[in-house]
Order: sequence, then C-alpha cells, then structure tokens
Amino acid sequence: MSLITLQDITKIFNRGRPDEFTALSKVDLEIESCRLAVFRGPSGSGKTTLLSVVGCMTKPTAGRVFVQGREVTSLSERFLTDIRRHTFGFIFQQFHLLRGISALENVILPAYPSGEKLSVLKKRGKRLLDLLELSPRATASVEWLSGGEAQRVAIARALINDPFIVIADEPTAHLDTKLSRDFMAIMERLKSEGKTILVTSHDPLIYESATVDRVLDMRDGRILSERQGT
Ligand SMILES: Nc1ncnc2c1ncn2[C@@H]1O[C@H](COP(=O)(O)OP(=O)(O)OP(=O)(O)O)[C@@H](O)[C@H]1O
Repeated sequence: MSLITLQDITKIFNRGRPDEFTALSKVDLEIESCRLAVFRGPSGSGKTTLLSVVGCMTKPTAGRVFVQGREVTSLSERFLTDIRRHTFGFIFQQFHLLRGISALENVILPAYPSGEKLSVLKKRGKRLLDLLELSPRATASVEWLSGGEAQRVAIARALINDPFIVIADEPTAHLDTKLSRDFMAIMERLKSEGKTILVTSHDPLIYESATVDRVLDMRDGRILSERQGT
C-alpha cells in the first residue's frame, strides 16, 4: 500500500475571480515509504502547492488524498492537524525559525501540542540536536547560528514528532556546495532509518544525488515525466 495517494488533484487559487489560477491540474501520484523523491520544474509549475497538498496543509479544489489508505480530503481541520503532526515534518526554504528563542526551544515547538512533559520534550530535542552534531549550539539564540546550523535546527524541528515523511521545499536554495551535500547526507541517513523524503529543488546537487530514488518533472501544474534515480 502506498503511504500517500493523490487521485486527480486539482488546485485552483482565487476561484471565480479575474486572477483565478490553476496551480495543479489533475495530478495522480503514489508515494511509497522509505524512498526519496525530488520534484523539479520551473518557478510557478506547482511544486510547492503539490507538496502542501501532500502534507495536508492545502486542501485541493478537486480530487482525493489518501494518507496510509485513509481518505483525508474531507476531514475537518481538527483531524487534519492531528494527522499532519504525526505524519509530516516540514523543512521550509527560509527555515522559519523563531527568533529570540534558542535552537532547542525551536526544535521542540511543534511538539508542545502533544501535552508531553517539557523535560521529556527537551530530552528528545537534545538527542536530535546531538544526532545533527549541534549540541554545542542548543542554547544559542537562533539569530546567532550560521546558515548550515540554522538548517540543521530546522531539520531537527521537522523530526521532533517522529514523522513518517519529511517534506523539504527548496532546502538548499541558500546553502553552498558543502552544506548542500551535508543536507543530502542527512536525508540519506533519514531514509535508511525508514523515513520517506519529498524534496522540491532546482539544484543538481540534490536531484543528481545517488540517494534520490525518483525525479518528477513538473510544468504547468502537472507531472510531465518521471525518472528513477541513478
Ligand atoms: N495562495 C495562493 N494564491 C494565489 N496563487 C497562488 C497561491 N499559492 C501559489 N499560487 C500560484 O500558483 C502557482 C504555483 O505556485 P508554486 O509555489 O506551487 O510553484 P513552484 O513550482 O513551487 O514555484 P517556485 O519554484 O517559484 O517555488 C504560482 O503561479 C503561484 O503564484
């Protein structure tokens, strides 16, 4: 069974208005577990919109989304929030870290709604920072971190709820070659630990990486072609 299935997904923004825009058009997609897929395509081709539909952040205008066989398209926001929290970890292009608080506090933020004790969350956050070789920076306020460190904090934060799927939108757009390779090495490790990784990227260092299983090319809100990784 696929981890995620998209059936005939269409997403129209500003429907019925003069600026109506079809960002996704009748997309079908199956995502299997423990694989790394890269979505690439020109700016505006619908990559981010597609991953936000997959990640249950955006409701499609038409079509159905299944998460582990369960149809989620018609669920209320309350149920979706719950599914989102346990299924997906998100790494955003600009990292979206909260300034003024420490790296560790940023990492554990998405776990607060779980109601677990703060001491338990801190322990889990510290372990993740340790795995990403960031322990010495745990108490540093995030504005003092380098770009690579900030990204690793964002990765740790994406993992705090132990999601099945990690979604990264243009993760290396602001990183140099070494940091981009480091990012892929971390993704490779996560994949070997059983995570499914979905990435949007224009960066050859990402889509030509040996750890990539699938490269999907998008244009005009459709998946045009797909090739299996090297
Ligand atoms: N909330 C929104 N309201 C209106 N239009 C939107 C909205 N979100 C996205 N769009 C439009 O949908 C199209 C697809 O956007 P999307 O961000 O998915 O593309 P993308 O392939 O990820 O592009 P990029 O590589 O530039 O990030 C764009 O033309 C964008 O302007």
